[in-house]
Amino acid sequence: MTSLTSGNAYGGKYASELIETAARIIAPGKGILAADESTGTIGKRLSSIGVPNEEANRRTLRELLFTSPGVENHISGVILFEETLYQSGSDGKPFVDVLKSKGIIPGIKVDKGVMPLPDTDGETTTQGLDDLGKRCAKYYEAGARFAKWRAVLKISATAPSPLAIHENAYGLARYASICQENGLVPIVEPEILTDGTHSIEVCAAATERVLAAVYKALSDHKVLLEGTLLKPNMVSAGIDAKPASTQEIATATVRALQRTVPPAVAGVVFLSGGQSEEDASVNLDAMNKLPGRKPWALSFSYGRALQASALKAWGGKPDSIKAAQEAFMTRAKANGAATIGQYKADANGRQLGHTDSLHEKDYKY
Ligand SMILES: O=P(O)(O)OC[C@H]1O[C@](O)(COP(=O)(O)O)[C@@H](O)[C@@H]1O
Repeated sequence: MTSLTSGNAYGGKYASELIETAARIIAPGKGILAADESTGTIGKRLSSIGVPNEEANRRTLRELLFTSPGVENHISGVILFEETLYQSGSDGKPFVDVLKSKGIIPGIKVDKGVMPLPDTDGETTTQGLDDLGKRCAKYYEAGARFAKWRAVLKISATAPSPLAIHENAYGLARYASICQENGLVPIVEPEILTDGTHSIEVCAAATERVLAAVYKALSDHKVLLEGTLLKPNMVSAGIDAKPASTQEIATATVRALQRTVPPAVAGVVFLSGGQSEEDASVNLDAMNKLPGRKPWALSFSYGRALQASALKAWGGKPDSIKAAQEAFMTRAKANGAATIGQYKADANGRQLGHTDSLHEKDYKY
């Protein structure tokens, strides 16, 4: 029988392990907590609750999330920032061990932020390829088993331009190839920002063009798709346009994936992209309820939509850690249910999560 790893794809020493890791991450009922905010981004989150951006506070926030009772029932993987990968909790136990002891897979953000592409309408490319192989080997050694690289695209009269699409697709593909050579499952994240007044149809067309380019590039780089995850935006209207309905978002998003993402890809783990906590759960749930061909798992890799209520409930106060953990678990449970199309509002039809938008203008870094 032909092995899964033959053909045009990476078939090196980590091939089977990559496939197994990806399958564990997309286990039904579970998804990813994106806790990989870079120091600047976490600083914005902390300042929103009046807490200084100091290592001790970053650690307390991450520790409360990772040690929430029952977290392993809904979270299969956590993306860490480098500082957190090598950090220990207040009891001296390394965070990597805390996660592994619960059966949660540690992951690592490996990109180094974005740089402008000259002579474009504010478009960008992502940096970090130069020493990536060495860093991936080091992160594998430290216990990471998957990685994340975020490419940022935008919609305007001229964007996403062919240059930005090409540059970001090949950057993602090169990153994915280097990760696989070093045993890390690459999360491929081509995020199209929601800024703008565009319609959902315009976003659908842009998303399809970007994803098609990404999968061409991944094929050119011989990436083993079974050992990858895609982290896309949901297809929606621009933040300053009339909002699309849940049904429209679910239908347009699944259609864009059907048209561009090969069935070999292990799973799709959406970013929340500034949606409210409730919208992020409801939209994911609607996609999983949608009839039709969906050969990949549809799950989540949320940052803001898993942490916003928890952050508010914590407010930097030691006495509020339990309340923060409960708030986090409410979202984790809701999104876990949404991965199998079983998210329900409460018995009175009330929505359970915050409905405030978490949008930040021009969310690059
Ligand atoms: O700007 P940073 O610090 O890289 O953070 C980007 C964030 O965006 C994400 O890719 C997606 O987060 P959201 O779900 O909040 O959109 C996270 O993994 C990451 O923390």
